Order: sequence, then structure tokens, then C-alpha cells
Amino acid sequence: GPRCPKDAKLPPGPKGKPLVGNLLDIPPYHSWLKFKEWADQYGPLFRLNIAGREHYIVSTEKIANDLLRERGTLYSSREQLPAAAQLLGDNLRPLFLPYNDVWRKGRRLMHYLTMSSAATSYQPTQVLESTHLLYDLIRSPKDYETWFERYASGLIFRLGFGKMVETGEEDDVKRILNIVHTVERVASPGAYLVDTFPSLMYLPKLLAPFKQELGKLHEEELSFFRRLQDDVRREMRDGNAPECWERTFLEKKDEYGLTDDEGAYVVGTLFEAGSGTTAAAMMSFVLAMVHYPEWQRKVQEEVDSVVGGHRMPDFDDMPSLPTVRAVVKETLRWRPVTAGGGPHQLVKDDIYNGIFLPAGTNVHANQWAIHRDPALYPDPETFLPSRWLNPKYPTYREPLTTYPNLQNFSAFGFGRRICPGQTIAERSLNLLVARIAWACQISKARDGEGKEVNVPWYDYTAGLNVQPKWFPFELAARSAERKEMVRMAMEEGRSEDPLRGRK
Ligand code: HEM
Repeated sequence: GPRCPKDAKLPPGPKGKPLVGNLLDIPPYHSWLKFKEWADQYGPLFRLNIAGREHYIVSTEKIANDLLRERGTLYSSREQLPAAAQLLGDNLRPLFLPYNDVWRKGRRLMHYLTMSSAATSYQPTQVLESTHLLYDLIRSPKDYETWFERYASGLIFRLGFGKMVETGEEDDVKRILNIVHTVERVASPGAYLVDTFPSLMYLPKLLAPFKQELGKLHEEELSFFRRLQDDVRREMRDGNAPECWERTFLEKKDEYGLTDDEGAYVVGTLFEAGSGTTAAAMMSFVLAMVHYPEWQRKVQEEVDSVVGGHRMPDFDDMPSLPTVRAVVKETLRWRPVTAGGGPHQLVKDDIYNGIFLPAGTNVHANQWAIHRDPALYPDPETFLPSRWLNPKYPTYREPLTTYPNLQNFSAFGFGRRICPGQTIAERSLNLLVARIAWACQISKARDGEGKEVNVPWYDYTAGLNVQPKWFPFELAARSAERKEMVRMAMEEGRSEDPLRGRK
């Protein structure tokens, strides 16, 4: 192990094997489940050594904040993994950048594009996309994955590039989602943890075909991002560029001190990080509604009593809809999208409560475990929005017009690397949940004999961001009248669409 100062000690952890350390004990996917078991055994800060590199796993919110937030100057870097950071990103992708100047400048731009006042100006776009989603969800519920993905990518395509996504099957959308999926696979906690042989990088290209493949993918992505940027540049020259992030970047480039490619990657990363995550959270929400019909009833009752049957819920209703917000927050607690957390790398030796953390340690705030800490979340396996609504629970907070909300919630990470998209994600999730509750009735699917079809509790995809694998359920409009209102709202939105007729 690393050399430890006399006044400190290394934390406990499962015993490793010579050279490989704990490498072979870590499952290649859903590693957070194993990490939770180890946390139960070794405590909330335990250590893994993976082929010589230090990984510390944090399993309480307090320790995560003490380190990643309170000591943010030390704990805000990312390890430069050969595949995920270098080959696939060529040191451009803000998500994987170390704590350096390019990251800092990109992060400033991201903040400008996503801060609360900006996010509020995106609300009409969210309303527009949400009616499109409702319409198709009612029309064809079994394609729910497509509709949630189209909502999320369609939203950011509009905001980022001033382009619209009609079907979700467009080449541009498919290309970018393909890249996202590869990045995710390569960077998934399992792959991340076993991406341990940087020496592969020094093999000649012929001996390492993977190097070529990832490099090619990066080139494809870069030329794609450049093309999206060029489109906006041309429109600006022609005087018909829509308001969008790419345009803001081009207008403020000098102020932010980013090159064109760095700027293209800032906008591109917002797209990549923002689409799959939002869609995944919505899929887990439906899963929760299938398993907890009483919560669907409660959220519908709240929406009906506040909004009534003659209009759809809107952003102005949110202060009066604490149950909606509690259901959203509880969904992210119960089934965190980034369940293993985004690893932060420590840049300098540190000591915390007598425990030594050497420079270079990767600190993983394991959301799966943090969200199951019984001191904070009694009865943690149960989907229980009451914990945000009832004073008898430790996470209750007043006033209910403001709380619960998602600001600085652990599901979005910690400290200086915390998700910059949380303002946008929060608005999307609140609006979609309120509107689905208003318009739709979700229930368990039934087989040919009328028996309820069983839906697994936790059958999730592998990767950095995870979503439930496709599951059956029934969904219908709550009334013919509401269905008709959804259709009319969609048509109205279409005819007033500011991007209508643009290519
Ligand atoms: C439910 C939806 C979402 C969840 C659960 C989520 C979660 C996360 C998490 C856990 C991180 C890592 C934080 C850390 O390292 O401590 C992250 C980073 C990030 N997220 Fe999100 N996110 C969501 C939506 C979005 C959206 C909508 C956007 C863009 C509009 C976005 C953009 C980003 C970016 C750019 C980063 C990298 C930040 C950095 O490394 O400095 N996310 N997100």
C-alpha cells in the first residue's frame, strides 16, 4: 500500500491479491451493489487497490461533502484514463478533464448557460417538448424509451443548437447517441475501474486495434461537433441564427477564452450528459408508478386539486405541488441514474479524521449506498416520497412551497464537479411527472388470462448512467377530454413552434 504518515492510518477494505489488488473482486457492472455490501462490512470510507491505484469508496453524504465539497481545491480532478479521457476525448470533453484551466473555463461557460435565470428562459421549450411526449406516450406507451429519449435529446438539441428533433430517428441524433453509448461503456464504473493498464497506450497501433477504434470515434465526434458549430456560425453571418448555446459561445468566445473546439465540446458535452440521464430518470419514475400505485394516486390527487381538469400543469404550479417534487426526488434517491457516482481524483496527500488519502486517489461517492444510509433514509429500500413531506422523517424540510427540490441533491454529485445541468433536469422532471400524472393512468400489464405481469424491481442496464431495461406496463389517458387537450396543445405548439420550417 501507499506510504502512510505516522499520525494517520489507511482505511479498512477487502484484502487484495498481489499485483492486481482487488481488481478481480469488482464486478464489471453494477459495481455499486458490491460496494454497498463492502460498506456494510468495512464502513463508510473504505479502500480498494486496483492494480496499484487507490480507490476510496464513500458511502455517506456527510463524508462526501466533507471531502468533495469542503476540500474542493483538492478533490475536483478526474483521473486521465487512457480510453475514456484520452482516446475518446483527446482532452477536450469537460466531463473527463482534470482540474485544469480548460475545465475551469468550460465550466464557467456551462454555468452561464445553465444557471437558474437561464434555465427559467428554457421553460417554454420544455413545455413544448412535454406535450409532444405526452401525445406519443398515450398513442404508443410501449415505445416509452423512445419518447423519453426524444424529449431529453430534443430539448437539448433545441437549446444547444437551435435545431429540432422530430422523430428521434434523425441521423444527427442517432450519431450522437451512439457516441454517448460508447463513452458510457468505456467509462462505466466497471470498465473505469479495470481500465488499469495505461501501458496499452504505448503499444503500436497495430497491436492495439481498440486504440484505433476509439480514436476514430473521437474524430467522428469532433467533426460532427464542428459541423454543428459551423451551421450556427453560418446562420449568424446570414443574420438568422436562433438563440442557442452554440451562438452564445461564438458571441462570447473571447470573454471565456476557449478555442472553437473547446467550445464545441462544452456544448456537445451538455448534450451528451443531459439527454440519457434525464430519460433514464423518467423510466425509473414509471417503474416506481408500476410498483407503487398508491403514490400514483396521491400525486394525481394533488395535481387534480391544484390544477383541475381544464388545463395542464405548468411551471407556475410547482410551488403548490410538493408531492410531485417529492416523487421526483424519491425516484432519484431510490434508483439513482449515476448510481456509482462520478469519481473525483485527489491532487495532493490529505488526512481526514486520521485517515490517510494519498495524492492520486480516486474518490467514489457511491450514491447507491449514500441513498440507502438508514440514518438519513429510514426504510431505505421502499419508495417513500413521504420522507420529503412528513416532519417525522429526517430529510423533511420546510417550507413545502420550496422543498423538496433537487438543488445540491446527492444524485447530482458533489462539490465543484456537481452536475451543472441540475437546474434544467429538475424543471424537466417536475414538469413531466406533473403532466403524466394529470394526463395518464399507469398500471401493471396483464397477460392473456388477465393476470398481472410481474415487473422486476431492479433489472437495469450496465454503464455509467443506468436505466431499467424495457418493462411492460399499461398506460392510458385518464379521460377522453384530457386526451383531446393533449392533442390540441401539441398541435398548437407545432403551429407556434419558433423553429418551424428550419432545417
Ligand atoms: C436526472 C438527470 C441528471 C443526473 C442524475 C445527472 C447526474 C450527474 C452526475 C452525478 C454528475 C457527476 C458529478 C460529480 O462528478 O460529482 C454529472 C455531471 C455532469 N452533468 Fe449531469 N445529470 C443529469 C442531467 C444533466 C443535464 C440535463 C445536463 C446538461 C444540460 C448535465 C450536464 C452535466 C455535465 C456537463 C457534467 C460534467 C461536469 C464536470 O465534470 O465538471 N447533466 N451529472
